[in-house]
Amino acid sequence: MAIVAGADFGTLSVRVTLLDSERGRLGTASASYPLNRKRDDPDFATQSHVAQMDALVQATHEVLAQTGVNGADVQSFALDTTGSSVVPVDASMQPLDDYYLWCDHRALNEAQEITALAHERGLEAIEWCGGVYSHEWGWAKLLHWLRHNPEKRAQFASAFEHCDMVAATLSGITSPRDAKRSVCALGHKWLWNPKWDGFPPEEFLVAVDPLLAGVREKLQGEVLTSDHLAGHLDTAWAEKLGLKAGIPIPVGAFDAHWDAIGAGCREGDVVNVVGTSTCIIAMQPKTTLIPGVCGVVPGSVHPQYTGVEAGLSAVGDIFDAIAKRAGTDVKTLSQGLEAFRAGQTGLLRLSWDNGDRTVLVRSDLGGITLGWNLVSTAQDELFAAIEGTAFHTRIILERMGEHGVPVERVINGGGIPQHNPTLNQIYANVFNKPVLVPASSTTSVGAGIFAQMAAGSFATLEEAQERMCPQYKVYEPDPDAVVIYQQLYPLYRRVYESFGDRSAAPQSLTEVLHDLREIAARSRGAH
Ligand SMILES: Nc1ncnc2c1ncn2[C@@H]1O[C@H](COP(=O)(O)OP(=O)(O)O)[C@@H](O)[C@H]1O
Ligand SMILES: O=C(CO)[C@@H](O)[C@@H](O)COP(=O)(O)O
Repeated sequence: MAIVAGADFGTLSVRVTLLDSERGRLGTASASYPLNRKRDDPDFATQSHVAQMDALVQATHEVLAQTGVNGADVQSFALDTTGSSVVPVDASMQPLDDYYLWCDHRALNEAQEITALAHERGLEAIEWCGGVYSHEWGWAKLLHWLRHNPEKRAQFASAFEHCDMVAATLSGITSPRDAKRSVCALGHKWLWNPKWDGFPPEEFLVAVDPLLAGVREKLQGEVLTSDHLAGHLDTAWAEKLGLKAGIPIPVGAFDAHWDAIGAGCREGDVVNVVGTSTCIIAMQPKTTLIPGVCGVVPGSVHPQYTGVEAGLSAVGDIFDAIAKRAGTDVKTLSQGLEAFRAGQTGLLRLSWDNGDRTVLVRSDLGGITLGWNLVSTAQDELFAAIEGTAFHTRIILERMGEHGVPVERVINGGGIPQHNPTLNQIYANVFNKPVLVPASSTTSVGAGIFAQMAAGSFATLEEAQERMCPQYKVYEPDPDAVVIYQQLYPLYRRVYESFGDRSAAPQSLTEVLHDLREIAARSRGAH
């Protein structure tokens, strides 16, 4: 029997769960940290390393107190985080700035430059991330930072994804070269693949911008899947956390990837990890590349499979914004939604409020709501937004299916499906497929499973999932709603393509949202 700890750093809080190899989840505690946003720059989103680590300490103490577990009995600690959330560091691993959080979108120009040059030079890596390098990812963010912080460049020694920085910090690592790096993080967000010797070649990076000269070298280190260790808990951190020094810390990964494992993801499953954003995660036995789908990475979700990641850049964030504008919160505004009928609002809501992550990969798009009338309410908009995220998810699932990813079971993982049954039912109706939802919370269970593997409690990940993951509640499609959604989906697709897809609709509305955004930015004097 082993008790382990798993931590999941989300956008606004960290959740720490204790898991027993026999009894499963013992308890979870969370602590929040501020997300720095700027009203005059919607692309800005940063977070402090110190605030995150303080929250980790607080949540760990709280879960120990709540469960009555003695910290000395915890046998390993595994941690996942958002990504690409990037921090530049100096030679002793001290942050030179706050994290550029995953939802920081300032690096659009940098991403476009990388994409254009990658196609011009035939860089194979670009095909592995769906053909477009995203403004949400590491190289773009780091280049943006280097361009905008000339006074700190001399101290710049390396940069880290959040999951690698946390593991290195807790392991007491003080030199960037000694820190282990995650295949999941680097593979999905940094064009890293052993097939072409890791990162893109130096000549390519320098051609993007001479500021990247030597950076490839500064990012070197051992890159590993999460069945390897990043280190062991350092004495000082063990004291702060109330845990035993020396316990193993496996190499970390992105939240959604481990959430998928915690939701029971197997070959043939697609897991929608629905939270602040949605990450759509699958595993392939063999590797096939998928246009517009932002990542195919051997070893990323499950060390023995190829992980696939796609997603929506905003989901819960959109629900939040709708509720806030109406002077309430999502929970309150959701009350009564279960009585709404499919399509009854007459609204078609495109979930581009934070751009499109998949399949268009355009951060310059904005949310659209069509069909307003004089009696439309905020609750109507919320219902239509949930339908909109379901339609967008269907576009992505179809794209994955067309390119060899089996979509045999659809699982709704992440935080929102646990609180919003209406969303699960709408997803089942829009997909015309049963949707499986874990019957109890899977918060940081994925991290707990990797911690159990590091503690040696199970021979295989599947065995650990069998023991640790909850059963499912199944949402069956409702035939009447399916009929309505089969009519609405083609409308959604038409609007999606007309406003978003430059290749499918060159003469249409694809630049309207881009121009709107440019004019607004000029008017605010931003950028
Ligand atoms: N009942 C609800 N219905 C829909 N969305 C909700 C509900 N409760 C919370 N949310 C949204 O869930 C999001 C947080 O999701 P969660 O999975 O808990 O965290 P994270 O995405 O940071 O890992 C927030 O955007 C919040 O507005
Ligand atoms: O993009 C990824 C992972 O690749 C996520 O970390 C990011 O969408 C944030 O996830 P959450 O919505 O906070 O769960």
